[in-house]
Amino acid sequence: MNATAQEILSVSNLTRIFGGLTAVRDVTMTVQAGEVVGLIGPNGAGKTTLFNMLGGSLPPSSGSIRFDGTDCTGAPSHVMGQRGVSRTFQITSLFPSLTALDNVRSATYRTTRAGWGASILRSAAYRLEEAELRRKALEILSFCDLDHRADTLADGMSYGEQRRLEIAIALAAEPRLLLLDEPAAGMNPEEGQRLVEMIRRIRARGVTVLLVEHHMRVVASVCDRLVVLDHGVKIAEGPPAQVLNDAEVIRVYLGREPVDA
Ligand SMILES: Nc1ncnc2c1ncn2[C@@H]1O[C@H](COP(=O)(O)OP(=O)(O)OP(=O)(O)O)[C@@H](O)[C@H]1O
Repeated sequence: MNATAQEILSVSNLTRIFGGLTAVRDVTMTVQAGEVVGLIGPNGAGKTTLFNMLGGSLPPSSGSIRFDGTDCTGAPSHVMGQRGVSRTFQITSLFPSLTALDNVRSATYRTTRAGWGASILRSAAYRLEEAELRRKALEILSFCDLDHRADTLADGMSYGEQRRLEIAIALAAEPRLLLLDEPAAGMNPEEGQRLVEMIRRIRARGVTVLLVEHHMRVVASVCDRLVVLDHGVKIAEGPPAQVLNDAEVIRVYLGREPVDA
């Protein structure tokens, strides 16, 4: 098997400087197609900054990002989205007064073919496509265990459901790489377990996943591999069992916060 052919994301010497602070320093890492990779590290380690660069919302100061063999360094988020990278955010980005179904449908529009003209005329092609988008949005809601909430307003849903809805919206863009920013934040253990099962199903669907997460139970049970940042520098990388027992990793976590949450 050719390892390079399997590489979906390749980050080389990525650096981001804010004024006098180097938030991400010379990070080199790869993600193979089909993997679930966890990006961990104490508060302020540079995880979100790295994610922002990967998702296209923050240009790197130096270094490069290749996605699926194409150089994407500095490409804006809509271009990353078109290339197949979708992300969720730490802070919820839902439309609170739209139903779960309409939240997902708003994201599926990016994949439509009928143009504006067809939508204004409400042509047969447009109506067919509308029906297809609705079917697809319902399928994604069902995939995320939210089909029973299709007609519920987003702000009437529980916190765990809202987080799953955000993932549903990201999936609606049909990504090949999904970036999840602290998907388990604020979840209780039952919701966390549900999330783990959902991430496994996302991988089985053929989507590669990179997640930033503080909940070590979630990270250890769902990730194939972990990358650890501290002060913007990659300090460890490998399977969860190995990384979570690494003396340096334990030291940076124990120095600032508990490893498990
Ligand atoms: N826009 C910005 N301007 C200046 N400094 C920033 C900016 N964004 C992040 N930083 C700084 O960069 C460093 C890394 O922050 P970042 O948010 O990437 O860390 P993190 O690992 O995601 O932390 P957390 O786990 O708390 O979310 C921090 O010192 C932070 O204060």
